[in-house]
Amino acid sequence: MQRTSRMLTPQEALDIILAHVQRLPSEEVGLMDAAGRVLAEPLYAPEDHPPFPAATMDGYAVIHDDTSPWREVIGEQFAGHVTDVTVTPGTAVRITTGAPLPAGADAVVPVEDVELVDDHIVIRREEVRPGENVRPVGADVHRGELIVPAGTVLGPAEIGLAASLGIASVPVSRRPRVSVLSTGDELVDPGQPLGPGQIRDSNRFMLVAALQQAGAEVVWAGRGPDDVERLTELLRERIAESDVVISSGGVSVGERDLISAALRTLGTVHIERLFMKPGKPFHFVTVGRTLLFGLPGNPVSALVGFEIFVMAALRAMTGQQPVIPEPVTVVLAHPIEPGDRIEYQRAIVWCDETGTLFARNTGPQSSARLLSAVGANAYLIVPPRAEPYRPGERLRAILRRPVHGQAR
Ligand SMILES: Nc1nc2c(c(=O)[nH]1)N[C@H]1C(S)=C(S)[C@@H](COP(=O)(O)OP(=O)(O)OC[C@H]3O[C@@H](n4cnc5c(N)ncnc54)[C@H](O)[C@@H]3O)O[C@H]1N2
Ligand code: MOO
Repeated sequence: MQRTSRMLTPQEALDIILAHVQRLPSEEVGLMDAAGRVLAEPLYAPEDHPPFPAATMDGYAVIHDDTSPWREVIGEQFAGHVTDVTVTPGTAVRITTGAPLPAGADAVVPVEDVELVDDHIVIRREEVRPGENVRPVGADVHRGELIVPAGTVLGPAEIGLAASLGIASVPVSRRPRVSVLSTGDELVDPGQPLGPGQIRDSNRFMLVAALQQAGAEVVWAGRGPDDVERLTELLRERIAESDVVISSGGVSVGERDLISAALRTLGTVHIERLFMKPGKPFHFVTVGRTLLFGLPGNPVSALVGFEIFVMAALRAMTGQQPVIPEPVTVVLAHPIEPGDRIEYQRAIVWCDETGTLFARNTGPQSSARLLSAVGANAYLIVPPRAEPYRPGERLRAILRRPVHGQAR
């Protein structure tokens, strides 16, 4: 069947998809299970940190303007142990890093600046400043301060900070439940012999890996049956159990493209084709709150469709910020021949010593060549135009991975 619907730009498609996303409910998880989860509500500090004035050096707690020529050492204060000694003029208390400053003292002189003679110390410098080598109460974090905004993906720093303030569990968005299926009679799994005309089902493993990395709960729904009624039935089952259903293959214009037919009977079709390469055939359908993405069968087209559109939906669903990563400006390192659609070329972006970002593509950009995505840290956005892009021209790129100081 020939489609007449206009091809949407990637930005138009993102706007439509995001307009149909609903936020997932939140749940409370312990800090040991919080890594990679998206914080559902802002975290505020329930207490001051440090909770007591603490020494930042190993040394002696003293009174800064004490004029005594030497101080008697009247006790020891270690981290975790509090003594009830009070520092008075002419005295000092031995103290370790992190230990609470004893009453009466207002500074810590490091051991390096002190001479210990029997049971007293002589400070080997002119002046001790008030508050020297002491972190006052709340110096790092004030009670009530915003410490982690909602929408943050929790990592080691956020989790460690929460623990330091006595927070034992955090509210996070529920993981998206996502079902994945592949379609195509030609597909066999790796590990099985290839018959004539058969190819391996790479999309299954690629999409499951992408979803695991995105923090989703993934269900492999199997290979779609080659009968439209049974395929519709399988999709209906998965829709009931899932926030998102993703298929690959069968969305182009052939008679065997059953997914299009099944999706049309199941829900509202919002997108069928994109003004984009790879990924021209791309279906976005909703059934109630569930989002369905019919990705193309070509492996690179499926990967790009996933990373640009499905990831945006998953981020919006969990409240992650930013929903759409801001592209960076890059300088082309070689000529590029534009296509007839907005092209997302797999590329390597690197940074020179002045901080300028450069880009080169990863070689042949066929939608079947997954090797073009291996090692690519960016999608280089190449708009169509009559003449080739020249080296030194500027384009925009979406980063998928960190940028290094040289092309790798
Ligand atoms: N007459 C036209 N033909 C095609 C058009 C078009 O506009 N007019 N669009 C082309 C574009 S662009 C793409 S992209 C593909 C996508 O087509 P489908 O989504 O229908 O995908 P299939 O035909 O099922 O498969 C395409 C290709 O990918 C291989 N494949 C499928 N599933 C998997 C999998 N799970 N793992 C690995 N490889 C897979 C399949 O064997 C085919 O080689 O359509 C163009 N055609
Ligand atoms: O758009 Mo297709 O995804 O070129 O190969």
